[in-house]
Parts: sequence; C-alpha cells; structure tokens
Amino acid sequence: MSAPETNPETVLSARGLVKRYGSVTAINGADFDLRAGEVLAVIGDNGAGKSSLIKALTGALTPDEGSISLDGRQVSFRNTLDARAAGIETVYQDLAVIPALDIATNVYLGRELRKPGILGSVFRQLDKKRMRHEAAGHLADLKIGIKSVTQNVETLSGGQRQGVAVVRTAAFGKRVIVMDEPTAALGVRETGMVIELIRKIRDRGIPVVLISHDMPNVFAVADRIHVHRLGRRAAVVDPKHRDMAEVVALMTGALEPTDEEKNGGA
Ligand SMILES: Nc1ncnc2c1ncn2[C@@H]1O[C@H](COP(=O)(O)OP(=O)(O)OP(=O)(O)O)[C@@H](O)[C@H]1O
Repeated sequence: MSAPETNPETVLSARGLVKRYGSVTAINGADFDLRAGEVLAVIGDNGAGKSSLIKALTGALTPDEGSISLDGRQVSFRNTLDARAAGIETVYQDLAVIPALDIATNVYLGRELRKPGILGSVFRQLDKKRMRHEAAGHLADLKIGIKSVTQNVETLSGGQRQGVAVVRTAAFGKRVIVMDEPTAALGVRETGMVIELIRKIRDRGIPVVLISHDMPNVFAVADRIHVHRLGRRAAVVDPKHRDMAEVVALMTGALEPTDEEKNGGA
C-alpha cells in the first residue's frame, strides 16, 4: 500500500483505514487529515466510528487496512506508547488523573523525573522539587488558575482537573493532542475554560483533534470539522460556511456534502 498523499502542512493523516470486529465494520475506508496550527473537530452520530478512528490514529487499535502518516512519513503504531513516543498524546474522556495524588505528581505520572547523578540513576529518587517547579510553569503557561501544585487533584473542580489532564498532555505532546469529549462532564463556566485551553494549545503551535458531541463548542473552537458517518469521513466542513443545522444534517445523511467537502475540504 502506498503512503497517503499529503500536502506539506498536513501533520497527521490516514487513507483507507478499515477495522472489522467480526461482522461489524467499525472503520470502513476512513480518511483523515490534521493540519498544522488547527483545531480539527471530529463529529458523528453514536456508532459512526469516531472512537475507532481515533484509536487507530493513537495506536490503541491496529487497523486491518489502510495507512497512517505523521509529518509525511508512514507510521505503524503497535500500541499507544508507540504513538506517544511519536508525539501523539490523548486526553481521554474519563480523565487520566488520580484524585488522591497531588497536581505535580499527576502531571508527571509515568514520566517521573529522577534526581541527577547516582541518587536518581541508582537509588531511583524522584526529583520532586523540579517536578513541582516545572509543573507550576506549565500550569502558569496555560493559565489554569491553580494556586499550588502540591494540592491533591481531588480538591479541584472538574474543569481544573481537566486542565491538569490537558497540561499533562500539552507538556509532553510534541506534535498532536487528541481530546476525547473533554467537556462532557463539565458545567458552563468550566467548559468555557477548557475551550480557552484548547485555543491556547493550538496557539502554542500544537494542532488539536477534538472529538465532541457538543455542537456549540465545536463551532466555538474548531477551525475545520471532520464529519464521520457510517465508518468513514463523509465531509470536512469549514464552520464559517455551514451552520449547526447543516452540519447535523451532514452527520445524519439528510444533507449531501459538496464535492469539495467530500474530498476533505478546501
Ligand atoms: N471492540 C469492539 N468489538 C466489537 N464491536 C465494536 C468494538 N468497538 C467498536 N465496535 C462497533 O463499531 C462501531 C463503531 O463504534 P465506535 O465506538 O467507534 O463509534 P463512535 O462513533 O465512537 O460511537 P459513540 O459516539 O457512541 O462513542 C459500533 O457499531 C460499535 O458497536
């Protein structure tokens, strides 16, 4: 299979992905393109195959067919660690934070910094001071509004917890950040905070894939909208040229996309 054709500004792309589970085809010839500097929303009805597509792009599942490219080079992730090593970080819906641990520890979970020299290399001592200092720097960067990184995550609001999960991702995600329903469990004010956070990450130069059912938020933050239907990309829409009702109609099949939208958008 040949590598997908991509233009230079495409960061992550896929062509012809297929994933079957017995008689169910979860991904049915899906294409995908994430460009540098954008927030790309991925929307679709329940069961359209959004999660399966994202899993394939982040190494959580291996597609039966098709190809994936990162920065123009074909990649083949055996697992999520492979994808992370390549710079693709995912913030999951159920939040990968541990409430009983403090913020700095959560930010460095699984990637703890060790003390320099023999204390770290032989005695495996953690460099808590540096982790706290750097975690505070990352939080300040994204303006999450948390006073101390030594407080436990359980003392935070839902939006702030989401913030910690995002900081954890943004601090390490070098190329791409994927957010799966980041506002699903949040109130209005906190949702606004997360939307602002997504903008900040994009403005720092990391493109964001946002999987969301929340159409107003999608329209508030997305530069382009990938509409997924029946296991494949049905259209890529410019939210400046379509309203919410039209996008919902594209999602359900009530409206036909234009040829340009069908072919991945302008
Ligand atoms: N591990 C699996 N085994 C069997 N079928 C699966 C598996 N994962 C997904 N499917 C099926 O593949 C199809 C697409 O599922 P997927 O979860 O990717 O859709 P989705 O668009 O993310 O849906 P939702 O918005 O409801 O989460 C569904 O019919 C689902 O039942």
